[in-house]
Amino acid sequence: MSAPGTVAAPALSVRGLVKEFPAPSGGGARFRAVDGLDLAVRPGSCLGLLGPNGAGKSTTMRMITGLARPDRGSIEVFGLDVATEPKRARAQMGVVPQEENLDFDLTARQNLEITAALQRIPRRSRAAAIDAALAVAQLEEKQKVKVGKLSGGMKRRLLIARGLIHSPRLVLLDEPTVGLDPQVRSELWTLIDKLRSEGVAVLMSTHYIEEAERLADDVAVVAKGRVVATGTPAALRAAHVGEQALEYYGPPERLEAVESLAARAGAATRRTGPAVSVLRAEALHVDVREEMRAAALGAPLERVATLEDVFVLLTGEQVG
Ligand SMILES: Nc1ncnc2c1ncn2[C@@H]1O[C@H](COP(=O)(O)OP(=O)(O)OP(=O)(O)O)[C@@H](O)[C@H]1O
Repeated sequence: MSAPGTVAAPALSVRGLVKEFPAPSGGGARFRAVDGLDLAVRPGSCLGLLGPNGAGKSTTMRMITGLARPDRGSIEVFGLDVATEPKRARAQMGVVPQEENLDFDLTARQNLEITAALQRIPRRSRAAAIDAALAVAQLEEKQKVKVGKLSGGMKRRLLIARGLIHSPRLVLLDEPTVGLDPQVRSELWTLIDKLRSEGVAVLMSTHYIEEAERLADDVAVVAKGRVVATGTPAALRAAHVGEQALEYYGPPERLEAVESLAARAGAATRRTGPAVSVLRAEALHVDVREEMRAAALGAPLERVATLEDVFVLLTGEQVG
């Protein structure tokens, strides 16, 4: 709790973050995987870091958790500078990595016992901390099962339990549901949503639009190492793609004709597989709609504009 009249520090504040690597072309050249990235996570909220593969999300996560050192920029967790106060800053953070780096020969509980010791949780409160983490992850009944025998979804829940063992106020989730089937994914969404409703701040990287849309209060769209847009999903839609999209189907030359009519009318378009979508269609003059219909030789499908439209428009990438 902050004192009356004071402004609470953001759960996470990232400013001007830069990370360079040797360029794949070699010859001593370097490229910027993260290129002046800014982020802010409000206490108790979930920020979704949404970007295509290679956008720099994992590298950013690694710098926040101290696994990689930034070339430039600052990272503060509840006002604590990660560079100058790494221990205190890290104590506020729970980290849930993408890869399953659990010990498969030990039970779920034994894995958590190791983490509790590493996190220096006092011996007398370890059992209670482990019980609480198992309860959040709904793994009480599986605590004596060897990790190698758990399903993919259970392993992922155990990773989350492990990240929560020291009751952090900020949790970092790197692609929390990648590779899981839809039912398991939705179980994890319920778990993450519960965390947030209990006041834990969450930074979650994902390349699943639906995941960002369902869980994130704010979304930061990342492309080529930079945040290209940030806001609530609704604000991002309003700012970039409007309310309605018209989807035209037809042979390539017809779609190109629709695209040039849209360009002339100042409307953005995106390709969706075999179709072209004209965005912010609610603003199109009725005559332009008629010309497009004639060019496409048929009526379009009318649909609501989505966060996926924003993502494709801003990153130039199809949804993976
Ligand atoms: N240690 C490294 N050495 C060289 N290049 C790296 C290293 N780590 C990441 N990169 C490169 O930096 C860029 C950003 O990678 P990063 O993994 O951060 O992206 P991402 O958005 O997390 O994508 P993904 O979802 O595929 O993990 C990529 O081009 C990647 O190949």
